Amino acid sequence: MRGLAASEVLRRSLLSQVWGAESWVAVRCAGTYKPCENDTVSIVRKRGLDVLHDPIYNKGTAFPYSERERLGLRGLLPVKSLSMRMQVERWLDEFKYGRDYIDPANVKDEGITHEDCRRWKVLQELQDRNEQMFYHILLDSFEEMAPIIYTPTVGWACLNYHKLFRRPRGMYFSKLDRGEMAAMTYNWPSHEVDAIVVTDGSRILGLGDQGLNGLGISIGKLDLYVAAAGFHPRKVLPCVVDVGTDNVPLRADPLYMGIDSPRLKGDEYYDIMDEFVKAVMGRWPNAVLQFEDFSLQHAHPLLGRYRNHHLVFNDDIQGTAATACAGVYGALAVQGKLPPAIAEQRFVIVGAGSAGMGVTTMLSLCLIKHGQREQEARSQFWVLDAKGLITSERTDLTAVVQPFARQDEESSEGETLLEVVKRVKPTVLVGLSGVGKLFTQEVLKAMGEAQEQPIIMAMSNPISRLECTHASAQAATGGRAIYMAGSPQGAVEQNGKTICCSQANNMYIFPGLALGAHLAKSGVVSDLMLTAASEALPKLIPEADRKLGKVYPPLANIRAISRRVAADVIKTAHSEGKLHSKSALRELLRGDDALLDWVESMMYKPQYDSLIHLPVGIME
Ligand SMILES: NC(=O)C1=CN([C@@H]2O[C@H](COP(=O)(O)OP(=O)(O)OC[C@H]3O[C@@H](n4cnc5c(N)ncnc54)[C@H](O)[C@@H]3O)[C@@H](O)[C@H]2O)C=CC1
Ligand SMILES: CC(=O)C(=O)O
Ligand SMILES: [Mg+2]
Repeated sequence: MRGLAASEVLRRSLLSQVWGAESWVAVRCAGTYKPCENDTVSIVRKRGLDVLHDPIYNKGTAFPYSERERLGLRGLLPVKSLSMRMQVERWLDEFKYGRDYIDPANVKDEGITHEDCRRWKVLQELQDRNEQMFYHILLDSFEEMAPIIYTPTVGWACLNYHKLFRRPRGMYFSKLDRGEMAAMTYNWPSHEVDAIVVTDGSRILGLGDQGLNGLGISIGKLDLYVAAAGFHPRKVLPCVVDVGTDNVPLRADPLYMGIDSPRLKGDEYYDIMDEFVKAVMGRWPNAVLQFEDFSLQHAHPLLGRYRNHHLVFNDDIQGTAATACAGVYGALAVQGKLPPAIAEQRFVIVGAGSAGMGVTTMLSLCLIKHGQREQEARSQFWVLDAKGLITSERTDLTAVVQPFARQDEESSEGETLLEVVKRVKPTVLVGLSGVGKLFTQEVLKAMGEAQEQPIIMAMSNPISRLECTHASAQAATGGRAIYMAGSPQGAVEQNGKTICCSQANNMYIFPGLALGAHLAKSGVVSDLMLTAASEALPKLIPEADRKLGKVYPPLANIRAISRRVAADVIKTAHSEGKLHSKSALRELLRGDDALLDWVESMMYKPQYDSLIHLPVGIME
């Protein structure tokens, strides 16, 4: 490449990525060549993903429906069929302008830079080309890579999925597939799927309704399943169920590839979700199914619908709850306190949604476990939503929120966060509102005045939605806060001292939890399994890290963390009579080390195996 300008190198690399696709021909002959569709026939002896991965035959999103049916492509592409003209325009946008669709005014806030986007594209290209190498790099440099494939950069990837789209990944189900979903699962080439992450795109991180674009979060989560917990990349399946979107500007974008209609509601919505769950669990009965980023309206009802008889969990409700409890125990340890001290804490929870109420409910169970009575435990929580403090004056509370509505005389309906913090003097402040900068300097100062070491958990994602940054929390509290954030934040220098922080993200829990439940063949994911996952984390924090104020174990050890979580989940399954794997039982009976070794041995390791060609007709 010597002698070529950087822009020319980029152009050539982009051209090579679409080499063979018809859009390449159109670009090369711009102005003279009019791609003429459907007047010639090509014989193709491939089907499904093999067609999509063959640059001679691949048309990306341009396959018409009839062809999708003929070639077994249904479910392997977003529902909307784009013209080649649209594809070319999308591609030229990057070719000519190198666009990454970052709003320059927002770059600093969002914490995502042009460099992050470039890195995301480089990693994406590698994942499409060589998964062993992709996961090898991810695992080797987990702390560096996770913010690119996961939050915060994955938020940007979802916002722009329709513009960044190059190659499909995972399965796309839609309301147009009613009655066909079970058959469609057979278009997926793998008979073995161990983990599925599904979203309907209705609440992607704190970024709201992103429709079909939400598939990006299923992909990011499963990248972590593989890197963090050793699921095999061939046996994970990202899914989106496209039931429309209420994001009107997104629908109006000609490049948007999802269904152009408002979201389905009511029975029609649940019928489609039922069909989806039945289809994927029917085809892959050993898979664990994770619900991701469903809006408040559907998150709890869906979990309740399936959790007692399917191997499912909701990451935002349950994974986040286990993560937050572990964070509180970790913070108490930093304060030099033992776990029972949790029973003395006062919690202000900002955000009464899926995540906020999941956290509130599980924390209250921790208090009960450490000696509080149910009513007493509940009285140690003050929960706020967009309308302020929630009290029993409200008449529209769901069964999940109702037990935590304040009934005491001191509390008044709709009190602001600042008023509540000043009055209650909480020891722990948790943000799961999806609203950035909600913890103002005044709120943080009040926390610092009330507590020697206030525990501040700004757990919303991505970075623009953090309730406060690490720097602002330390500035307002004179560097005394024990701070955690949903998306990564750096250390802060104050008065010549380096103050560390931790990332309170459910990635500490969901990979190991899913692995444990899958290996145990437990059939369901129980509350006790979540408790076990949560309690596993604080024990893994090295003493030196604790002294630095860290409340979670180092992310660089993510495989060891997931292994411990998985082993403890398996043990809990055993104690609950839900351990249905004979191998897991055998190892468990041999002791903890044997169980840990066995879990490790079941984890995929990214490496180059010797490949053997097996001619068709010869059995494995
Ligand atoms: N760190 C982590 O591991 C996780 C973080 N999250 C983040 O938590 C946030 C919320 O997620 P969900 O609970 O699923 O959303 P949700 O939509 O179910 O709930 C949001 C809640 O915040 C409340 N809210 C909105 N504006 C508010 C305001 N100004 N003041 C107080 N409350 C306000 C709403 O009334 C609602 O109760 C998102 O940003 C998400 O990315 C979610 C799951 C895991
Ligand atoms: C981390 C996560 O699951 C969320 O922000 O929704
Ligand atoms: Mg989520």
